[in-house]
Amino acid sequence: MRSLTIRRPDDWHLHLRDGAMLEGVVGDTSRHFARAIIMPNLVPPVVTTADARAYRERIMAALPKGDRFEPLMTLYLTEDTNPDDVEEGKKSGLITAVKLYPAGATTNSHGGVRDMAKAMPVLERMAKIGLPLCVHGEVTTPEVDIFDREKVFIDTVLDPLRRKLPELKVTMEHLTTSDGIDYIRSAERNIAGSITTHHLIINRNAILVGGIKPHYYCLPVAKRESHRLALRTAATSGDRRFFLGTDSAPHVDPLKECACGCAGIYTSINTMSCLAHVFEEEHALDKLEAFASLNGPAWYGLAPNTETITLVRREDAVDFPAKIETGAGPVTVFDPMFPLHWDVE
Ligand SMILES: NC(=O)N[C@@H](CC(=O)O)C(=O)O
Ligand SMILES: [Zn+2]
Ligand SMILES: [Zn+2]
Repeated sequence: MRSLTIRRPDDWHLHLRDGAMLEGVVGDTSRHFARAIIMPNLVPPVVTTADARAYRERIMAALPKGDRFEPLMTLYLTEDTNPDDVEEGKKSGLITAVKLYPAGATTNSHGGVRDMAKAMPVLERMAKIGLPLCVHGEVTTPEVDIFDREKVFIDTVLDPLRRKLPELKVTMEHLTTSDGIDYIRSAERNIAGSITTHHLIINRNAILVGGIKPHYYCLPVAKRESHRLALRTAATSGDRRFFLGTDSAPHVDPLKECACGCAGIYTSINTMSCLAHVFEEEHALDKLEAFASLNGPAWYGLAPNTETITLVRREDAVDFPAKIETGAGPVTVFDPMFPLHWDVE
């Protein structure tokens, strides 16, 4: 296949940051994507509906002129989140989901939830009004090996929560293991999962073999090859419970290339090219539209986009910059370690 036209995609997990970084990156998303779920882990985090409204306005103001893009806002769940505020946010149409960060799990998550019991009143309200919970599914206790965090989260936090509150809709964000895939597949309803571009391409060797590679470090950390293959099978299967959430998470290079580097990989700019490559390799280009443009809206109860984009396969490799320059500093772009031939027309 030399060209492929699909509905305009959406990104169901995106970090746009704020200020100069927001201005530097938002155009890379709005060029290809119609909508994105915007993660709330700013400093300070987006906790209330009022915070989300103000952040949405800053995003709209930073959009390149003429781009049509709809940020779908989320709230950062804390032990003090007010159920009435959450309900009002949903009713007003502003809030699409609430995000659970176990305290300490990832970038800017120190204000996250330590004791799930304290979050129960909000979660019960969300179940009642049909507002999805997006989870960063990792436990962070020191005795759990970092490569086991997702599985232990499923067993000790997620499954007990879903038994207590079966009506709560849960999105497992940035799946990295076959355990996560199997858990979703085995559930009857009310659970789905997003998969990033980079976890379809790299396994943990990318971070550690031949020298330490901070630009392949993200959380949840990439796992062994068998898990990557399970993610590929799920993403390219067409199964409605799996959809794209890039988790594109820009950090300036000095904060990645240092003795204690930040977690996050920047993929907004080349995600569609990378995905077309992966789906072609899996002989599943006909499933790319489901993964990037149809399954996500169906899960969130939204209509798919009516506009389309066309991907074309070029004879020569398409050039992406190794870094983008932002007002906050340079940000290295995800290098898939193979030439990219698919381009968005
Ligand atoms: N994915 C990452 O490695 N980092 C994200 C946080 C997150 O999604 O966990 C970030 O905000 O930098
Ligand atoms: Zn996360
Ligand atoms: Zn993220």
